[in-house]
Amino acid sequence: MMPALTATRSCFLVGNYLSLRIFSRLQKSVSFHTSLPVFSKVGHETEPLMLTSLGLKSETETTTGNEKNRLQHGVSTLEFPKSKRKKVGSNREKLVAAKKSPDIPAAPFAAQSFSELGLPPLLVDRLEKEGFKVPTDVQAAAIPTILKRRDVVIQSYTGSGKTLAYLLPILSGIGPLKEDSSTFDEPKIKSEIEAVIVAPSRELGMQIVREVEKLLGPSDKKLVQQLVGGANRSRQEDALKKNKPVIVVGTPGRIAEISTAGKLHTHSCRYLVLDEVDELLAFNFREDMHRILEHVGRQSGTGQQGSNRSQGWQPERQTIMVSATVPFSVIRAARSWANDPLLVQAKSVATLESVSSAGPINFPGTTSNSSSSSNYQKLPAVQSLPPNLQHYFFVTRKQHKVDALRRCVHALDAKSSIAFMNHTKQLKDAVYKLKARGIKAAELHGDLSKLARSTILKKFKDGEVRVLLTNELSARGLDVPECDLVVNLELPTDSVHYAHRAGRTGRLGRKGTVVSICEDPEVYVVKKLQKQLGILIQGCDFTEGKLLVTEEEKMLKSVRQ
Ligand SMILES: Nc1ncnc2c1ncn2[C@@H]1O[C@H](COP(=O)(O)OP(=O)(O)OP(=O)(O)O)[C@@H](O)[C@H]1O
Repeated sequence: MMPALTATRSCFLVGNYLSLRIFSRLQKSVSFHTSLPVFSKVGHETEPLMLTSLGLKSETETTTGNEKNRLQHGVSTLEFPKSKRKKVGSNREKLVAAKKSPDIPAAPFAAQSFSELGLPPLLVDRLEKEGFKVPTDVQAAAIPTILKRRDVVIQSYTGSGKTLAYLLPILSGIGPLKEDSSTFDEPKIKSEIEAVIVAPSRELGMQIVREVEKLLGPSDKKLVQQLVGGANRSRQEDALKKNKPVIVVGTPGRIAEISTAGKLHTHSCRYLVLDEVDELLAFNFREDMHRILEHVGRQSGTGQQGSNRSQGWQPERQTIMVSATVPFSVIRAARSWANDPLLVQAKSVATLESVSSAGPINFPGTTSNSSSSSNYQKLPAVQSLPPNLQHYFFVTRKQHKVDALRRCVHALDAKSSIAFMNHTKQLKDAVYKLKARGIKAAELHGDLSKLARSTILKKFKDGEVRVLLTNELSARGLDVPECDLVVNLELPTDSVHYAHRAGRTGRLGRKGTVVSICEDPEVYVVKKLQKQLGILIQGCDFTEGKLLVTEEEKMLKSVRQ
């Protein structure tokens, strides 16, 4: 049973701006070609708004927060703050008691009930049956806002419940659970899709489908159709024809492909969700996303530019953009694709304009031109990482990394671990070595078939696989609540990738540990990540089956010997 922690009831002054939805403004806002630069090469234009630049707590403040977390982990305050480290002798090494606790110490639950948020009784009943009794903070903020038919950018840390934050208001408006479900036959006759949900990976797409199916129940689960790549396309097209779903969830390529073939009718679609929107802005999705944005929620479907734009765009389409990380490119995309969008976070709802009033913005690493960014001002503090994570790094030689992973899993007595690597070949070798040492390990990466991927994922979720070795494929969205350890066996490329990888553990307020296993010359990268993310990443060692916080100098000395 989930303990519902009571949080301060937030009051959101979200006016009804529907009357302000001026059609001409919409035409301007959706003019795709003027906004093409939002698609960017990975790691180039999509570089993040660095969290520190978004007003994240200073190092001192963060340390205070970590202090609290550490106490929960039984770690002495002697180890902090950083400035005091040198004064402490070798006896300062403290045992990290990685107690396994079934409780959820920092569950981000809001004070409201789901019914208070304006959801229809049928849907609230269904939620109760599925064990969802209290909304999380981000759900409490997002649901009423979306119900007011506002376009939104939802930003909240990984594992805070963003999926239901957008699914619930959508299911309030369409399908058998909606407010006035007696009119539900309508879409079946029209054979029109009413909601399109786009996700960057098959796994995430399928996970969202399962979430919708769960809410719809067994008799109506065919009202959601997955359109992910790697699966049989003609079977998906047949299912669209036969089942007449109201919601489709898929990857950009497959949705665009079936839409181009004229087998997907989305012109009067009411909702377009872009989950992991910053990833969807990557250059490789550009063409497919272009097609989706041009067609979903568009009345006239001739696909011509220019004249159609003036008559074809539906002001009713709601655009919902979601991610734990919101780089500048997402803000720009939201301004182009959505209609007067609001930024929804765990305890706040604000217009993008009002967000722009606190001082000049600084976006380190972005290549946005100065004219567009000069209008921007500082966003409020943004947290992408769950609050209850402990971050460590361990230095070793390359050839000892897999063994360090094994020792780490044992030291923390981790039941369910995800280890990230950047290259598939090394990943396979690592699985082989772990299995040889008696650890139930499996690999998950893009070279595997869709069936193999879902089989492995199922085994991992069922606890049959203890260590899942994977690459960036699994960094986003993957929800395995039991995952108690994330290991970077190879370091992520930047702080955004670190945040999404780390976010596979510590979900919905649970405790979690993140360990980066690196080589001596990579320690500066860890330091950089620590600074950019505003977190503390402590050096550690695995001795006598325990994780010990250790002095960095000592650790480096032992590696260099
Ligand atoms: N109100 C709730 N009560 C109980 N559990 C919930 C509630 N809302 C969501 N959950 C559960 O919390 C977990 C995390 O939710 P979800 O995957 O939506 O997080 P997220 O914010 O989208 O994370 P990510 O950024 O990693 O995609 C899921 O297992 C989900 O079923």
